[in-house]
Amino acid sequence: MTSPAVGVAAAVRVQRGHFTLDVELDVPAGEVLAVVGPNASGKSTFLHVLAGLVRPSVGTVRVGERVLTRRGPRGPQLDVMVAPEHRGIGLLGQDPLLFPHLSATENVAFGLRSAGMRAGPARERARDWLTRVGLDGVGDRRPGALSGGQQQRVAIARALAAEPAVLLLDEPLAALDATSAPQIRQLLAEQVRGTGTTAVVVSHDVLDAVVLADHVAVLRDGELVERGRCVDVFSAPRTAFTAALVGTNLLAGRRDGSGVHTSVGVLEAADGRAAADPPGGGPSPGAPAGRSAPDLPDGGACVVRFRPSAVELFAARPDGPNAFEATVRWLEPATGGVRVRLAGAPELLADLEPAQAQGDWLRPGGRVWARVDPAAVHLAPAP
Ligand SMILES: Nc1ncnc2c1ncn2[C@@H]1O[C@H](COP(=O)(O)OP(=O)(O)OP(=O)(O)O)[C@@H](O)[C@H]1O
Repeated sequence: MTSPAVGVAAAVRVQRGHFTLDVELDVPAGEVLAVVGPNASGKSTFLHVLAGLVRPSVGTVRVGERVLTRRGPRGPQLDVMVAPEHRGIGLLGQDPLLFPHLSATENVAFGLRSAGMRAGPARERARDWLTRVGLDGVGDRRPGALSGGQQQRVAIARALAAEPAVLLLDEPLAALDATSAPQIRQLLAEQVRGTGTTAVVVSHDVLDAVVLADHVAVLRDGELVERGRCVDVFSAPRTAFTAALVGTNLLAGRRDGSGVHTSVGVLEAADGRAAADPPGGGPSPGAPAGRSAPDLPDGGACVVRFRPSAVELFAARPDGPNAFEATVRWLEPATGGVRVRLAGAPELLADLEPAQAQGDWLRPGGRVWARVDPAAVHLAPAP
């Protein structure tokens, strides 16, 4: 990109019928934020507020120093609502939305022409961009003669050729098949990073966040429930949604002197190693079972996290702490073994080696005993 990257700062409240979105988020210049969350949590609404397609009830959207949206509360400053086409914001969704009667090159050049570039330079830049996205030689083809993945490459070229200050990606890979999606994800990551474009990506796929984003924000019912660098949030999730996204177990708990009370019983967290996690990291070595954590008081709500590989399953009650009875929902393949889903709210996961999963004691609908190694039980304050 030719101009220096700028950051995005948004603090908005949006009322849509009974739904309220209330978030404050920023994205540093040149970095990528992934917004994830369950259905109807407000992800698209947030993106549309940034794009200028939805007007907040109150709040501000800034890109760099420029105010794009400003609404109440009533004060001396006038409301601002810059039209979507004048925001310098690009939008790439799951549908490439190409003009069917224009060639790939003309589709990419169209946006540049609309922004005032002369025909010759616009076509030249369009050709360069088609090369960058791996479409050398197909510039003369119309969208109907391109595969879905190729069409999305054209859409990426069109979005980035315009050098947007901010790029919004709304489920950009959702419509692609299993072969194209990883290639396009990689291409997007390379091009967004290569151009230093500030971006916000909404996705249901954790891989999109991991590959594309530096930061992740988790929305639930219109509120921000987790926020941080991807590496921190995904390694120590604090909400059921994020835990399910990354495939780890998470239970709500309440801690007292006897242990942590959860839906599967009272769980023990071993000395030291199961101490409350410091913000953004693993357990604090050497700290006594969470007691040193100032934000995890006795009687306080907490979340209990353990990896599926820390759960053992038995046909009969095993010795030792942290054993509980559960019903097998189903078995599925997992890397190097078998993943067992245990019924419950939330569902728990156990990863077994193939030899441990032999025998008819382990079948869907059957009752089994589970045991979690206390050393693998991590506690964190409830979000
Ligand atoms: N135009 C609208 N008018 C009224 N309510 C709306 C409108 N658009 C969305 N909503 C409501 O706002 C809430 C948030 O919707 P939004 O599409 O932002 O969620 P989302 O997290 O993007 O969901 P999904 O993952 O299903 O796409 C929902 O309850 C939805 O019904």
